[in-house]
Amino acid sequence: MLRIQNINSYYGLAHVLKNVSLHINRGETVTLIGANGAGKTTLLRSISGLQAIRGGKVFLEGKEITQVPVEKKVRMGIAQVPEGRQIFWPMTVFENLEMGGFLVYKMHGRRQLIATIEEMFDVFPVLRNRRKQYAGSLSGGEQQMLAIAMALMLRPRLLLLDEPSMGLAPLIVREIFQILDRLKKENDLTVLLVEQNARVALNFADRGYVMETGRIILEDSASALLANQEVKRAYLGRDQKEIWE
Ligand SMILES: Nc1ncnc2c1ncn2[C@@H]1O[C@H](COP(=O)(O)OP(=O)(O)OP(=O)(O)O)[C@@H](O)[C@H]1O
Repeated sequence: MLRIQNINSYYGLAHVLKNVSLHINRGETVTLIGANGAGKTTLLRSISGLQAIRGGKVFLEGKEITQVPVEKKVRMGIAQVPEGRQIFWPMTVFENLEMGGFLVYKMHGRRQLIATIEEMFDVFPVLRNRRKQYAGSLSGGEQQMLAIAMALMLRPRLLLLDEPSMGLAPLIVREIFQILDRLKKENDLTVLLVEQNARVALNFADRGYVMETGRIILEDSASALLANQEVKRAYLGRDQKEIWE
């Protein structure tokens, strides 16, 4: 579904992505793991169009999208849930979902927008209960659910998820991944997941890539990466254990 060939990206003179190549098959969940600063977020942003690519190509279902602008990529079915739950704090849950569904409104009108928001409330019932509450007053887990729901308003085919577990308690992380798992199965969703918590990510994903200082250094099935001694040593610390065991 998605193929990236030798892409490079820079912040000023800093060369942050170095000839990165990867692919994601339709319906697959692929994770990118790696230390802080490895370039994982930059890679997601390069795919969604928020970060400029210099050199290399990106294809979505065989069609080159390397320089396609963000809004068009969104229309093509790519949605990103940004790191740090970038929701609108001074707006209510409902208003945030309206913002997330701006394109739904533009293309299909208000009725469809409301119907889609109701669907999101079915997926995340806690958001229905909090629909009139300001987003800034939600718990961390609820904010993450809202951020995911905003991206899902666009009915993406490819969901780019950046650090959904960040700062959340293990039980909440588990709940969010259970919901994502159900969504994936019900909606034929393809997912590219960036996670610091490699254990969570590899338990959720089918395949994974390991990034180090802007390069992909390893690629394998999630189960093989979980069993890989190097990966265990570098990324599967004891502190990540309790969520899944
Ligand atoms: N806006 C920016 N301007 C300059 N340098 C940046 C910017 N954003 C990220 N970088 C640098 O680019 C490199 C890759 O950052 P990136 O955020 O992609 O890594 P990451 O693997 O996602 O790490 P993290 O888990 O900390 O987000 C790092 O060295 C980072 O300091």
